[in-house]
Amino acid sequence: MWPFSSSYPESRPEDVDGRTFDYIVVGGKHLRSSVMARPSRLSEDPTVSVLVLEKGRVKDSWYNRIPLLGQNYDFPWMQAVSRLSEPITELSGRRMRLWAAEAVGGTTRINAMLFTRGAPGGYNEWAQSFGLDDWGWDKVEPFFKKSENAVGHPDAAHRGHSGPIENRQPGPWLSSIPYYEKAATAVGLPVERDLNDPKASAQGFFYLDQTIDAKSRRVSADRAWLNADIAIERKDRLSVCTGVVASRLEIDPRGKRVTGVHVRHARRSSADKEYFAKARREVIICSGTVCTPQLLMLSGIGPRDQIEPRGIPLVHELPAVGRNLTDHHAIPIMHELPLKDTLHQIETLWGILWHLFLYIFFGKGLLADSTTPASMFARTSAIDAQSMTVQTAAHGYSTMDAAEPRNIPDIELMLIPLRAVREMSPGLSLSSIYPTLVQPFSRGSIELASADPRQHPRIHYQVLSDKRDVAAARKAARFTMRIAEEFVKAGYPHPAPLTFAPGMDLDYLDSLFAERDLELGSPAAVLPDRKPALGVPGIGESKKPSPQDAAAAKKQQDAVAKMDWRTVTDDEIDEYVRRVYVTSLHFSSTCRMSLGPEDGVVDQRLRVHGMRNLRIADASVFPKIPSAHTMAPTVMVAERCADFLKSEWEERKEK
Ligand SMILES: Cc1cc2nc3c(=O)[nH]c(=O)nc-3n(C[C@H](O)[C@H](O)[C@H](O)COP(=O)(O)OP(=O)(O)OC[C@H]3O[C@@H](n4cnc5c(N)ncnc54)[C@H](O)[C@@H]3O)c2cc1C
Repeated sequence: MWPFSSSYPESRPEDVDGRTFDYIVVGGKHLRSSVMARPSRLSEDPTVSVLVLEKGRVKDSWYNRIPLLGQNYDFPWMQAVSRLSEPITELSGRRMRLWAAEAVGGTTRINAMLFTRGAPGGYNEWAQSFGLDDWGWDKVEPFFKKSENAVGHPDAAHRGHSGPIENRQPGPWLSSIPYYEKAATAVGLPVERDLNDPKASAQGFFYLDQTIDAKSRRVSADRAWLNADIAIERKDRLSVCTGVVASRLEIDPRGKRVTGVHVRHARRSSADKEYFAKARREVIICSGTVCTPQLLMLSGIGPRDQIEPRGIPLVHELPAVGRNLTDHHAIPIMHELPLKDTLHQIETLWGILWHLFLYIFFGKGLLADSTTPASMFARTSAIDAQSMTVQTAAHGYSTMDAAEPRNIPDIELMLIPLRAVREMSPGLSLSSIYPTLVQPFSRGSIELASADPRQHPRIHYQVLSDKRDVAAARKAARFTMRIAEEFVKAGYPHPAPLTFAPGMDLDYLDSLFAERDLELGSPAAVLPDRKPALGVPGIGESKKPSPQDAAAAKKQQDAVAKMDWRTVTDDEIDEYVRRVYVTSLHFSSTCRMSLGPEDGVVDQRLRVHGMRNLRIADASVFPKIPSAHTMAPTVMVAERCADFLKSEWEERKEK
């Protein structure tokens, strides 16, 4: 039993060089895991062998498993990487910093563990608007169920109860959360417990499921599908080769067949040798939204103008590789609450000791929870512009039926009881209402920066380049400010002034970023530098104000008065958004699914258009980003891919 379990059988590139495997899986974790974890599936055939190639390592640590601490992705031992985008014109040249994990288990090793499927209408839209009739809600729901064990909803027939991803709702532990619930109700949002219920309202206040087990430990994809027990049990037919980068696919250009994968050490070594593993049946790429199109282009699959200028032979022209980069974008809006109602309490010595005690002895408290216990979802077209309230019917139809594509929520207000952006933390105890555009129209792209597989590709990250996103951001910001007002009106027993919101003193805001590079994109982690107060004493602090503090406080009060949803102007919102807009780290769709090769990369069975034995199973294949956190939809895609593989190869055997 962990931490005393036997060590994980990780292979080195030398161990797999020249060997042949039935399936080679590059990166990711879900597919390879669902392929291997079910003896009743592919590995029913004892002769089936699988090679997993992964840039990162296993390195499963106790720290990583503690739900809240494991979200501190910028700690050096977390195996996280960040990639900077190109400068973004709409954000005055700022760059976005995109985080991901390079580890067995991928980004589920560091994420916030929120397990959300997204409104059924989103998948019905894939079927109806994109013609992907194999991906409507009725087709994808069984795979969501298959993947999970929804401990938090034991009697729900619409949930899965025997899958490997265990999820539950541990908290909420903070006394502020019920006041957000009341605020949501005041603007017309119903309160629901299960966002993953297809019959739940399209718009509402929801407590969120989190991938946490009965012992209050993070359930990452590797723990669910590819843990040490499984890896040891199957080590004769499963090789997990870590610390390697797949540098290119070997393709027989006539047959458009992948015959194997070239790999190198992920960190450049003095002997920079290339190794080669052969694929007998299929290669499945699960390298994520940024690295999957990179690997395709390095292998000569993609747009001609990306490949040939890098000296790479064009093997298969596919213009959509790397296009359609989509993400969820957030506007951090924060109010100041007492320390006891924010996660900042664990930044104090007593706070962390108390919560360690609760966690170790009872499996409870803030450490046993995600940063985001609850969220509100809404559709901006259903929010009345004057009153900022949600209309449950519009133009003669219900806006609450989640199966209807026209009702897909386009904003999510995440409740994150701490600073949403590290720089915006001048010693205050802050709680964020984090309005996020979850159906943006702006699209970016991934391009090759060089032929070196270890170099990050170029990320053209787009925000607000489509006017509909600008309109949605304005409404989302106003609506959030209205929620903050209702929070106070709901009887919250302390002052809760808006501190960071449109209408605020922009000089003050700029001063917080003054010493930083023109980049932003590190949404909150939990235990970083808590800066000394910048003249404005936080509510949770007993510091006696100096004359300078008093002057700053007066200035702040005047600014607070301007932060009113009724009077704030569009220009003020735009200026604020330009400064603080940030990624929610749900990037996707760079190899999206489509009926034909003109506007997409994979077909409905996740096969790369025009290639015979190459599939993709990660967040890059979403034809359109779901209005959900993207882990559960990615898991669903991987489950489907494993199912396609098994059924197709069984059919072939029968013939
Ligand atoms: C900080 C953070 C918090 C998040 N919180 C949530 C949340 O709470 N809920 C949610 O639903 N979603 C969340 N997400 C998003 C979610 O985790 C991702 O959408 C999801 O994990 C994407 O899965 P993927 O398989 O596409 O890619 P990844 O999980 O990124 O996996 C890609 C894997 O491929 C490997 N790889 C890449 N290139 C190569 C190569 N050439 N050779 C070998 N290996 C390679 C990488 O090392 C990595 O392990 C969060 C993301 C971040 C960054």
